[in-house]
Amino acid sequence: MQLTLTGIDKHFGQFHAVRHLDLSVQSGELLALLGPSGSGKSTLLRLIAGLAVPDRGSIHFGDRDASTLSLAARRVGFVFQHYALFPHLDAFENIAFGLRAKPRSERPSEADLRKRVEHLLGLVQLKTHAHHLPAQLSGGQRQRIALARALAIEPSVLLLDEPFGALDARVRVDLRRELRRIHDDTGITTLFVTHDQDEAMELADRVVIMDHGRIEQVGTPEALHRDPRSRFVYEFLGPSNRLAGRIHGQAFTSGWLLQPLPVRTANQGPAELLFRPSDLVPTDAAHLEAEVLHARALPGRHTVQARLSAEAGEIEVQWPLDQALPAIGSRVGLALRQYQAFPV
Ligand SMILES: Nc1ncnc2c1ncn2[C@@H]1O[C@H](COP(=O)(O)OP(=O)(O)OP(=O)(O)O)[C@@H](O)[C@H]1O
Repeated sequence: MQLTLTGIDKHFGQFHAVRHLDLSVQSGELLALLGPSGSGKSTLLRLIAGLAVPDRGSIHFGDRDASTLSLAARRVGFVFQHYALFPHLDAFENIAFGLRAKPRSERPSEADLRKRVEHLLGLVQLKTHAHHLPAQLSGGQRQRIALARALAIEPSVLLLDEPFGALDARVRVDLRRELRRIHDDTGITTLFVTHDQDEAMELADRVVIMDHGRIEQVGTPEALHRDPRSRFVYEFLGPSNRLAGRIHGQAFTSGWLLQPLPVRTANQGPAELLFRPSDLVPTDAAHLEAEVLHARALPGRHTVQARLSAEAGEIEVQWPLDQALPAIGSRVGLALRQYQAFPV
């Protein structure tokens, strides 16, 4: 099912929660909505589900205008952060619920229903837990049952609102891989809300980055990393360092630093140079020199905090694992491998 949102606006009183938003989701795509708290992600899902109505604009399911479709006709599967399972029903009956609630003419026979629920229990790898009540399941298992329940009605679109938000980090990672596998098996058009960039980048075909009710950028994880269009996107996608300066001609300058800009820019004047801790390499042929403030060896990662100069402030460096950490107070030379300048 292809989804097309055109010119969507949504206010809550004076508050403009979704602003002139256009978005097209391809059939079978897994799309992540990524953004800080309050950026409008959940509101967007609720508008698609029909749980809220836009002030302006249209939502199309395929070529059908959603405003003409009842909630049931939209056939949307929804999974929320807090597993809304029925506490008095076991896992099997929770999954079966949506099928039993269908009008008589569409309701499957008991034998078909059992077959379908068994299949879904297998899909979420909980066949052995069919007769456990929600209270007898872990948080991760409950979310898998919630996912199976949403899939039971054979939704045209699957909407997931921070489905793993309440789970611990290990379970989150396992479940996101499982969700990707299930998505690849079922091919259902899926929108997934998260404020965790790793989750979005690992899971999604494309990521929609939102801020203040607007889309800042849409792209594949690879394209967003390669070409973030704004400081907001750059900084939202991972740890970053900033250096204040100016764009002058085709270079960024700050004090004695002059970095050529690889992409031609018409923007001249005050700017910031952004670069990631992993974009710095210790070297004698240095672009930058910094004083080491802290150095820590973490599992699989060495980080160094350093000060460029009093005005430029502190930066973080991802130190190569095969090199000894520098001494606190020592001066190190750093080359910048990649960076991007944004006008301010
Ligand atoms: N029913 C409502 N009434 C009033 N304001 C609302 C309502 N629903 C959402 N808002 C406001 O709209 C803004 C966007 O909310 P939304 O839940 O869509 O954000 P979000 O990006 O999903 O955030 P989070 O990651 O915290 O869930 C917030 O400022 C929120 O307070």
